[in-house]
Amino acid sequence: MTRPILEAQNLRVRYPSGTLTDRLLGRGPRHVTVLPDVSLSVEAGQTLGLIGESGSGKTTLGRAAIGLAPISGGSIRVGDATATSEDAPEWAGIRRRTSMMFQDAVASLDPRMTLGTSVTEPLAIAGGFSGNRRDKAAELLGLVGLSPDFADRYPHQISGGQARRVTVARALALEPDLVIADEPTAGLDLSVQGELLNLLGELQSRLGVSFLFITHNLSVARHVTNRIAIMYLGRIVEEAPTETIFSAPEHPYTRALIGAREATGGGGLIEGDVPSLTRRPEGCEFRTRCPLATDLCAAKAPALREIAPGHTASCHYAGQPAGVSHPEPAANRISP
Ligand SMILES: Nc1ncnc2c1ncn2[C@@H]1O[C@H](COP(=O)(O)OP(=O)(O)OP(=O)(O)O)[C@@H](O)[C@H]1O
Repeated sequence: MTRPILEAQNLRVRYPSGTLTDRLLGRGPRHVTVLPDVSLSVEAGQTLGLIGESGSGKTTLGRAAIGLAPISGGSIRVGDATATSEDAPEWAGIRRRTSMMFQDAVASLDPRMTLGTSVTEPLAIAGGFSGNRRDKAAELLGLVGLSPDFADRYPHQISGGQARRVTVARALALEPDLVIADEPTAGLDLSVQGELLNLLGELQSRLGVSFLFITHNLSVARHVTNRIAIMYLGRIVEEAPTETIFSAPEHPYTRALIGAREATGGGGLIEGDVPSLTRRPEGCEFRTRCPLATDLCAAKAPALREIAPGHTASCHYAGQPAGVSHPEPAANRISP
């Protein structure tokens, strides 16, 4: 297999916590660690889905991959460039090969700029483009199925689905190897969602671009991803080929997400409250919501381990042969 296009290794991201006064007076924790220790990779020409509930750290990981989050440990490698801190000089090289589609497509387009100017802006910022910018705008818009006359329109003159296509065109302007797509279908009608997902698939076949596809919606992820990584409280708790995630999920959190999807048809909610990032449960961090949690889960954090080739999970009971009965769940599982 070729080398992955993106590799995060033991990545740690934390933000200052509380107000400035709290920090000056030493009240409460000084930092909130959003990503304690994440390792993940995206293979060239493939799509990795990053799934988890709101607040699990998906966007933070996407932003960290292009140097837009405070990295306090570990590394990000894209191609031959490896960055180990937010101000590393390697980000320039990484950003040339990587682009990000931010969550709110319409808001990410400058309302005062024509769409033609917006889609070609990355070329102007990067410098070195000597071609005709109008022709390039028409080419990029054509790539996403929009006619050249869209180049003269403004963001308020187009629909949500068209705005999403424009952000795809803009993300492809510098011919990146990797696109980080943060909830690209959020807020779109189902039919428009389908069109956009098909477009991303076609572009991948034509251009060989890789995607880190961030979503809380498992149904959407099932359509477009080769592999899925499930994130809980900023940690990857399970990762496997997409079909395995649906046919043989091993982590109780993945199973709960799939159950919620079946109940609601998309990104349904699962039972229980997400613990605070500043008061993580001892032992397994999912145990406060896990119907199968035992005393072992309270006593010891499970390591993320390979339970089958290409399939990892962090649950003490993952990967047990069929027929092995589960120990009695602990009665007090809800108290962290
Ligand atoms: N700049 C910041 N300063 C402090 N905390 C932050 C900052 N950005 C994110 N966080 C916190 O990090 C945690 C993870 O947020 P993040 O946006 O990465 O999650 P997410 O899984 O992408 O959620 P969503 O699906 O709602 O976008 C949240 O608790 C959030 O409040």
